[in-house]
Amino acid sequence: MKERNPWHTPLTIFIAVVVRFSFLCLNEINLFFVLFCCPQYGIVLDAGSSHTAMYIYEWPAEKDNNTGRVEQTHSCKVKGPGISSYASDPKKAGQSLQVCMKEAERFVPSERHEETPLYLGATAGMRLLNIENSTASDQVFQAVSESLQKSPFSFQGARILSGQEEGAFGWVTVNYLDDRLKQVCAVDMDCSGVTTGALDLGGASTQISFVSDAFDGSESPNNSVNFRLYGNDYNLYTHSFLCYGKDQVLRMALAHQTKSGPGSISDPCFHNGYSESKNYMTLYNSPCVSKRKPVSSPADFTHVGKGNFYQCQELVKSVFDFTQCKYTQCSFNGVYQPTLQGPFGAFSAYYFVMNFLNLTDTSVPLQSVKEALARYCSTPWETVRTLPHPGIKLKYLAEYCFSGTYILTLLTEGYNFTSETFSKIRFIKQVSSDAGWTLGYMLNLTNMIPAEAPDTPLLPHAGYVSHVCFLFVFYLFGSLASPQTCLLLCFHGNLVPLAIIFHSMT
Ligand SMILES: Nc1ccn([C@@H]2O[C@H](COP(=O)(O)OP(=O)(O)O)[C@@H](O)[C@H]2O)c(=O)n1
Ligand SMILES: [Ca+2]
Repeated sequence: MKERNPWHTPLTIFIAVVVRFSFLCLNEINLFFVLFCCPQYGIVLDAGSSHTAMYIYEWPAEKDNNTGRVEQTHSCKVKGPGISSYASDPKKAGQSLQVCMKEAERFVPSERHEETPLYLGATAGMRLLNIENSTASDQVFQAVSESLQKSPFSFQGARILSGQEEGAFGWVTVNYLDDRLKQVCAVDMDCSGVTTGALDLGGASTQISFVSDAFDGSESPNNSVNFRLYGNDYNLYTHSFLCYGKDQVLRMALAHQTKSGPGSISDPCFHNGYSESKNYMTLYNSPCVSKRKPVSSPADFTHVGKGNFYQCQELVKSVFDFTQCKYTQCSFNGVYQPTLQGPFGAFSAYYFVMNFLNLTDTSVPLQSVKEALARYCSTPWETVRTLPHPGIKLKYLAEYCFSGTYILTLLTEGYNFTSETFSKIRFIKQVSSDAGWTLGYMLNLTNMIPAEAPDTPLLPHAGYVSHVCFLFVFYLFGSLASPQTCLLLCFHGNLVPLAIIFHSMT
């Protein structure tokens, strides 16, 4: 006679079914929470030389975040100038951030405030202030830190980013947004060719960062940053040129024209008919030009425009030093630069200026771009001034001819882009999130990009939805067949799709 299995009692079967069902329920709930519930947040303040901007990022609760991307959900432009402009009244720098911080309190759910990290990174404006007057720079940081500590978020500190960090995090952002980092490469295969270079133009500094086969860091270790992201090694070339942001270069170009201390200059980079009185003290009040201040000059000079792109290009070239290079090849000012490689994303002022000038289409030949800019520069100031340009201040309107000329000169003469490689540049503002260093900075500080590639990604949202639909149809047909089948399916039917989920999670 067949012996009876002692475990097959009604009680043990009941307990087994309850335990199994509980596990399945927990798993479903966990999956639901990971995918839909309780997103996490991070806030980064970009304290640039011209202004401060706040960015709020959001991502699914799962720490490794293999289910989805970090997305920018809100941004806020701080009213007033950059924090470095408050050197004589640091408290105001802190106060200026308050409106955006209040906005952040509304955009991040209150139950998440305490655990939301808040970072402030300052760039070239504060780098310059720190060179000029480190006490004032410390006081500004003190004031902004005190102000941010008052917010309900988890304030993680305010600091100056090095130029290298600014360049490298800009590169991480661009490649994260382009989905270039997650590509799984075969062993020994070089995946570096598939990344996008980053070109960032600020008001006080400019950064160039890219991966090149010709660069291993040995020739110029200061320009080398190594990353291991998602299992791939990257040896990044990056350089930040302090004083080569467009606002400081404008000062340098003006300083070049006013070195003898004249009462008036005729500037090819400004439109014909433009005429403004400017102050010598204000112009030379920056470490980028202060040493060149003329010994004797009147208090003011008249800045007159003559609108000539080609002469402007010659003038802009004078801010670069091409005479020295101790390496095999250089960009300018004796800075090593390997051969350009890959597509490039150009953002911040590159985008704002080229977008204003309607010159973001790089499939247009470089020569035609120059001709279009030459036509714009020769447009009389009266015409430019009276055309409708909603929201653009006259001061900025007057500078686009100069800024466009600087951008083309920097790219072609400075970085050696040719008519062919120019077409590989994309002028970008946003790819779901704004292009800039802030996203890369936060991804790094929150350890959001793992060094090693995750085995298999969790079920994405679409996967979860199809899983739920599958179960629904499964139960519906089961119920139609018979109540017994329904019961059976309720306990056992979802083992099939759950097995698939388990498989994808482990
Ligand atoms: N809508 C806008 C916003 C900024 N900008 C310019 O973009 C640059 C941004 O520089 P930034 O404040 O980030 O300065 P850095 O600290 O990065 O050098 C400034 O020159 C602004 O004038 C612009 O041209 N149009
Ligand atoms: Ca910037």
